[in-house]
Amino acid sequence: MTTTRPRTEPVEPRRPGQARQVTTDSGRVVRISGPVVSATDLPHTRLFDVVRVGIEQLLGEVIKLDGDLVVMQVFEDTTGLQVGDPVVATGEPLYAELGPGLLGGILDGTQRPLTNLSTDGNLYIARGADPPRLDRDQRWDFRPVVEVGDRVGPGDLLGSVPEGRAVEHRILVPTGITGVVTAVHPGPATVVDPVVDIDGHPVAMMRRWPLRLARPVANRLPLTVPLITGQRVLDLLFPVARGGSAIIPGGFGTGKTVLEQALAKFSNADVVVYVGCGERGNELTEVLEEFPGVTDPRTGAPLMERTVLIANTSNMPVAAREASIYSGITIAEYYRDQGYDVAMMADSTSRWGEALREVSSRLEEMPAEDGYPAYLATRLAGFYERAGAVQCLGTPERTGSVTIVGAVSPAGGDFSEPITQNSLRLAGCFWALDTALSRQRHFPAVNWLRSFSQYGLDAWFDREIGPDWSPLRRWAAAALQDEGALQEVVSLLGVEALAAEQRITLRIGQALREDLLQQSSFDDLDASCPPQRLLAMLRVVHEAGAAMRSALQQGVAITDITAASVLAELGRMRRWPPDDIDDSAIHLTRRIAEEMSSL
Ligand SMILES: Nc1ncnc2c1ncn2[C@@H]1O[C@H](COP(=O)(O)OP(=O)(O)OP(=O)(O)O)[C@@H](O)[C@H]1O
Repeated sequence: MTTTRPRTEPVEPRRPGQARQVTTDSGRVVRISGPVVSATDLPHTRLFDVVRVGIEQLLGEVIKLDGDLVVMQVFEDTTGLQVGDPVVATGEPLYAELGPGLLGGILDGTQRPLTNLSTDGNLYIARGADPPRLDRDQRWDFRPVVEVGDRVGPGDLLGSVPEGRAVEHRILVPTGITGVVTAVHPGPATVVDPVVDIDGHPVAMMRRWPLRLARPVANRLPLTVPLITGQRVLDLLFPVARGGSAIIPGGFGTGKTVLEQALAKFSNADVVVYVGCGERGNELTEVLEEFPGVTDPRTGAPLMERTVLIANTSNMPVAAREASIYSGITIAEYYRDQGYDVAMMADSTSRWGEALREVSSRLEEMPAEDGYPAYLATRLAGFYERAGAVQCLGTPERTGSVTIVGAVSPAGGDFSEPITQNSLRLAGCFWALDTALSRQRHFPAVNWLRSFSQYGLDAWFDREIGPDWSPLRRWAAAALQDEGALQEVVSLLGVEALAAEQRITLRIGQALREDLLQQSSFDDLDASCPPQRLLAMLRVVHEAGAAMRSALQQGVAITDITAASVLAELGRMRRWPPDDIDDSAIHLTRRIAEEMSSL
């Protein structure tokens, strides 16, 4: 066994174009304004260096250099901090520790493991605590795929360890290392033990990566495959691509959190990173209590085995909230690089924006729209641009993706505010939640007339699910649009003002809304709907429309057609037994046709 310190971190430059050079500095606090603290006597400190502030060594990060003054945001509560207290700069930016053991983790915004769940529903971590981000004691069974003499470069697969039942954790050559394998150490190892030597240098499983830097890839790929969400309204009308991004704007209580959680549970991602950002402690406690008991519908293993939870509740310091989405996206990219499809949920990006606003105002920066800093749009872009489908670096060839779904909570449901507007420009899907729909208990309250998807995924659905997917999708979208227009007439003049043909359109619209788009997240059988089932349901509604029109042509009275009792059966499509979808659909279609022709 070698005694050389294992190479646990990438040897990539500290910042692009600069050689790594770590200099620690010690200074003194001169000003404290909430989470923003200024210090002097830190001559070697650079922007985004990590600092430890005060006697309790609170974790912080340099965000501004102003002459001799070094301004930092502190990720922990600064109560009790005094002018004159010591500040130590570490000379390094904020890093994520990446390696086996991330999945199943419950972390704070700076990736510190959170284990204390208090009785009042809040999460705590001791101030100044600086535990290792990855467990240093747990041993993982390293299974190498390289042999001595192999030549390897960045991103090449060295071996893997089983991480839970759902994911094989692939250990890759760190960025910046190219050489020949000179030793291989199979078997149990901690994340810092050497598992392979490259040119005589030990390489461990753990990597460190600066949070604010996107991880490198070989190529970005076009977005052609959907992330199946299991939510009918989304998969049918506004599908998101794997590697794409979506935002869920919605007023208070419109169902953002329930939808984000449904996506975390049921979307067909390999790995889920869920960032609870600035939400109420009890909402996150629900997640923390519920997720460990949920079974992953794809693997049968506990959902947590493919999930990382990052929690920054509203009672936690705002600066850590700002860091939390970078911790989340860095972990997401790390699994993407292994060849996995990762979904990252951020709930809510508005709270993240508010953290930016608070820090900016304490820096006394010139406020832009609604008090947000002028760099809000750039920061949001920097986040959403880290979504993508990619060809990963290294061999064997593999692809991976990170899909981002960000909830937005505009005050008063006003979508014209800056976070919604800036996010709208960046995201490929806009899933607008509607207060009126949520009041009517129509869930998910996605407004089908205001929402959109920019991803062209029809070809995939037609090929993989059924060739009639895209024609039926267009038919449903048009029918909903037509029904919306007719509803306006009805609200002014009453239903009798409509022609019989239009009243059929109204009835079809109702079936689409109530029997197809509505889906309760709390109904075990219906919480998630595979696309095959969705297509079967859609075909039945389409056929029901055709049967109604043909009855009308036969001279049946419109009131008899729309009141036909068999139409109530459409509401029971969501109860079809999962292994009997096709037969149930054929049976119901036949019954509707028979009843309509017997009228
Ligand atoms: N898909 C759904 N199925 C069934 N009920 C739902 C669904 N979505 C939302 N609800 C109902 O709406 C309530 C509010 O949802 P949720 O907490 O997700 O709203 P929110 O938009 O996140 O609220 P806030 O603005 O407080 O963050 C839920 O408690 C639930 O009763």
